[in-house]
Amino acid sequence: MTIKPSHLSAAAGVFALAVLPLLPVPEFWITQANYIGMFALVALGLVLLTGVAGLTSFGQAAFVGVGAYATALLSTRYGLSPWLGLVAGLAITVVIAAVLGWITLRMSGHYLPLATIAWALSLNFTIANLEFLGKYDGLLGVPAISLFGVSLADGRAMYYLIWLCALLGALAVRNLLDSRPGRAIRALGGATVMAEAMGVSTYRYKVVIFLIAALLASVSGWLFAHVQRTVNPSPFGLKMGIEYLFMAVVGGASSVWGAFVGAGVFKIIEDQLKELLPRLLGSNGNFEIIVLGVVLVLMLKYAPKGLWPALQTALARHRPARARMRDWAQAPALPVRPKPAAGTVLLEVDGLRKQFGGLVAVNDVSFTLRAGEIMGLIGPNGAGKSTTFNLISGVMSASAGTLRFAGASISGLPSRRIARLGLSRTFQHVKMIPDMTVLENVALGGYLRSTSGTLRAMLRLDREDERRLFAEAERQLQRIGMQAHLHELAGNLALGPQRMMEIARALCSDPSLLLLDEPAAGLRHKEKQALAEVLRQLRSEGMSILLVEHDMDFVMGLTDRLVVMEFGTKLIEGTPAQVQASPEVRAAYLGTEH
Ligand SMILES: Nc1ncnc2c1ncn2[C@@H]1O[C@H](COP(=O)(O)OP(=O)(O)OP(=O)(O)O)[C@@H](O)[C@H]1O
Repeated sequence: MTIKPSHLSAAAGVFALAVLPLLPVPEFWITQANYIGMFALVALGLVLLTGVAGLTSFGQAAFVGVGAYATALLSTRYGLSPWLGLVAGLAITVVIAAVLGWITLRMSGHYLPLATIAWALSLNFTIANLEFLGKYDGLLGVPAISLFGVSLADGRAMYYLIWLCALLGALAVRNLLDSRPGRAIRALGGATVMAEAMGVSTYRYKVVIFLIAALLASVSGWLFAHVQRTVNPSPFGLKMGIEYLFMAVVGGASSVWGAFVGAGVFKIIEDQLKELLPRLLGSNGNFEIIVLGVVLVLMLKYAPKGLWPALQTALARHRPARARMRDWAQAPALPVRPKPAAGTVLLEVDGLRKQFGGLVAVNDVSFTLRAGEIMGLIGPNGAGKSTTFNLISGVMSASAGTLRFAGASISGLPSRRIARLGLSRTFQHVKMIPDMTVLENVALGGYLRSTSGTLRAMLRLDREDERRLFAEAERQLQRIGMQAHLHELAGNLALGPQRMMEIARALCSDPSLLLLDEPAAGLRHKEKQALAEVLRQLRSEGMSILLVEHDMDFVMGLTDRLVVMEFGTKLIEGTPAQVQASPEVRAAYLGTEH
C-alpha cells in the first residue's frame, strides 16, 4: 500500500487527539473537547441529511434525547449496563426514526423542516411529561460507563470514548459518501430525477440517511447521559436542534470534517460569549444567541458552503488537486445484459397521450422501434418530443395509451423500474452531480450493475465492487473520447462534454435502448461528428437508440427512421429521405399551411 499525504495528515491528527489528555491541559479544555466530539457526532448526521441530501432537520436533538433517556432509564431504574442502554437506545431510535421518516420524508420543500420542528417539539414534550422519565426534573444518578472493568467516570477517560465514536462516525460517513450508495445519496440534493432514471430508489436512500443521522445523534445522547450523569429534557429541545443545524452550516454542511469545525467553533464561541457578553452589557441574558444568529447570516452571505470548504479552498492554492488513485486496471469486467436480436420489436408505443390541464402535449402517438436501429424523434419546438421521452422512460406517467419494452408492459412503471429492464436516457437539460468527478457521475450510471449496500460501504468492504464499477465507467468514457476528463469535477465541464458525460453515464448501465434527448445541442461541429461516429459504432454493436434532436444535418445523416411530431401528434413516420421529401414536414418547420 502506498502512503498518501492524506494518510500522514490523518495519522498526525489522530496522534494529536490521542496525546491531548496526557498533556497538562486544564480540565476545562478536556470538557470542551468532549462536548465538541459529542456535538460533532450529531452534526455529522446533518452533513448527510442537510448538507448532502438537502433535507433540513431541526429535530436531531430529539434523537439525542432518545439515546440519553434510554440509557439513563435502564441504568438508574433497572441497574442495567450502559452498554445495554446503548443498544436499547439505538433500537428505540431506529423504530422512532423509521416511523417519523416514513411519514415525513415524502414531504418536500419547506414542509419537511416544519415537520421536523413539529416532531422535535412533540418528542421533547412527551419526554418532559412522562412520570417514569422524571418529568421536567429528569433522571439523576446515571452511572459512569465502564470498559473492561475500567470506570470512565473521569472526563479524560470519557474523552477517548467520545472521540473514538466521533472519528469512527466520521470515517463511516466519509466511506459512505465515496461509494455506490453514496453517489445515490449525493444525487438527493438536486438530481433525484436523474438518479431514479439510473435505477435508484431515492425515497429509500432518504430513509437510510435519516436513520443514520438519528443513530449518530442517539450515540451522542448515550455519551452525553454518561458524561453529565443526569438527564433532563432541556438539552434535547428545539433550541438545541437549531444549534446543531447551526454547527453543520457554519462548519460546512456538505463535508464530513465541517461537522467537527462547526461543533468546535460553536462550542468555543458560545462559551466565550456567555461569559463576555453579560460582563460587557452589564446584565444577564442569552445574548450569545443574537451573536450566533448574526454569525450565521454573515456566513451564509460570505461563505455559504461553510468554514471547512473555505479552508480547503485556501489550502488548495498551495497544493495540487488530488485525483482518485486508479486502482481498477485489473478489475474483472461487469456482466453484460443479453441484447435482443437485431430487427426484433424492442419498444412499442401505442396511443400515447399526455395532458397538462387543458393542453394536450402528446396526442395519441404510436410507433415501434426495432432492436439495432437509430430512430429520431423530430418536430418544431413544443411539439411534444421531450414529453414523449419522459413518458417512455417513466419520468412522467401517461394520461392514456400503452408502452411495451422488451416484451413487457412498462405502462405506469416508475423510471427506476424501467431502467432495470435495460432502458437508459440522457436529459434535454443536463442532469448531473456537479461536485462529483466525471468518473463518479458516470459510475452512478452503473448503479444497477453493482450491489454493494450502505453497511458494506460504511465498513469499506465494497472496494472490489467499486473497482469494477470504475473500470466500467472509465471504459465508457474512453468509448466517447472523454478519458482526459476522468477526474475533473462535472460542474467544471463545458456544456458539450457534459452532454457526452451523460451519454457515457447512460451507457454505463449497459442498456438495450438508449434515449438521447438533444445529444448534439451545445456541441461544436467536430464534437457532433465524433458523437455521430460513436452512435454509429454503438449501433453496429447492437445498441438501439431513440433520439430527439433539432440539428437536421446530424439527424438525417445518422438515423434509420424518423418520427415527426407537431402539436403533440405524429405527423409522419419514415426514412430520412421520405421525411425530407414530405411537404407536410416542410410546412411544419417553415410554418406554412399544409
Ligand atoms: N410539466 C409540464 N407542465 C405543463 N406543460 C408542459 C409540461 N411539460 C411540457 N409542457 C408543454 O407541453 C408541450 C410540449 O413540450 P415538450 O417539451 O414535450 O416539447 P418539445 O417538442 O420537446 O419542445 P422543445 O424542442 O422546445 O424541447 C409544450 O407546450 C410545453 O409547454
